[in-house]
Amino acid sequence: MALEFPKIEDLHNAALAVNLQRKLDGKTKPLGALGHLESLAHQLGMILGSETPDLHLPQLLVCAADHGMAARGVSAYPSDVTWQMVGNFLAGGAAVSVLARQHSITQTVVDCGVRHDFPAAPGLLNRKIAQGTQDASQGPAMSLAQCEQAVTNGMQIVQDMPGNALLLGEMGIGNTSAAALLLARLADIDVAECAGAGTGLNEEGIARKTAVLREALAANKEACEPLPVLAALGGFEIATLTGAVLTAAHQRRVILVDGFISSSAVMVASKLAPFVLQRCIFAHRSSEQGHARMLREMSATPLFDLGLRLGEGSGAALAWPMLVSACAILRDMASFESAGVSGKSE
Ligand SMILES: Cc1cc2ncn([C@H]3O[C@H](COP(=O)(O)O)[C@@H](O)[C@H]3O)c2cc1C
Ligand SMILES: O=C(O)c1cccnc1
Repeated sequence: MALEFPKIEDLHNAALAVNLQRKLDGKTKPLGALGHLESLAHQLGMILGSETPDLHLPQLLVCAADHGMAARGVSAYPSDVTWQMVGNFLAGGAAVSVLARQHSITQTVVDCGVRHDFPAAPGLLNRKIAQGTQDASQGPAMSLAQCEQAVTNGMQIVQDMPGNALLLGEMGIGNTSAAALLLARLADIDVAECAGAGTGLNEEGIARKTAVLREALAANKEACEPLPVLAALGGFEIATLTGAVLTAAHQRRVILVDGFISSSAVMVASKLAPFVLQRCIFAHRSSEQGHARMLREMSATPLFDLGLRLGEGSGAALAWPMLVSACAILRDMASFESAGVSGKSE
């Protein structure tokens, strides 16, 4: 049976848009003086359908999986790092775990297809489909059925999650290759513009990676539609995130996107349902070559650029307090009228 996607409506609401802007303009500050924080507050109000938006119980999904193509030397690190880092997330020692804890964000790690089996643990969901994908340079990374299962898993995980905000994170050695392939095929860009250093390849390594990616595109020539492309060139963690994004958008959650890889899941979801992008806030521009191009493909402006190139959801967790602040400004800041402050004289 074909996969059914949740309905994602246009958030368009002219009255709310006008009221939010009027409210922001009436706050005790020179017009527009809070810069991008004002557009962020406006977007949060539109997503949550409120002039007094309030974020609660933020949920970070760290979707993890391995990539068959990693055996071709497309990463500077070995595949074993994927399962070892899952252990690190669960122990609370990874960068994103530290940041999530600092901001009271609930971290859930999802084993979507890691080449290692984990004992049951708090904060770990087992949604393993296989012990990693097949090598995409030889043919499809996943079957369409496996890909649909991964998307369905992501939809189901988000369905009953508490809170009204989803932060996207991932772990999977080789997954900057998968994200680059998705960008190359879905945006029709030369893969040399999409492939970057990932975990730290040098120039020679990037050239080798690019050559392998060209093989993957040639081995999967027939995949053009978003879901078959995701199956052929993506990964279990990216497919699970794609499903998570679709359900989060359907439920009007705020979706806080991290770097190159989590953006690739959003890109796939937006090709399936364009209004997804209305609910997405892009935390940052990763220094991974290809992310700027991917953001452009989605007409997305990120909140900041700190030269991050980690993934895991680290940039999303860093951006979280800015979203909380934007809501607080809209809710709690005095207006010229309420505070008795004089407005602009000319
Ligand atoms: C120790 C370590 C921790 C990480 N945390 C995230 N990534 C990041 O690096 C990987 C993608 O880069 P590539 O495509 O070059 O393999 C992903 O796992 C991503 O989450 C890590 C990578 C390493 C080595
Ligand atoms: O931007 C990212 O998500 C990223 C970049 C490099 C390595 N891992 C992740």
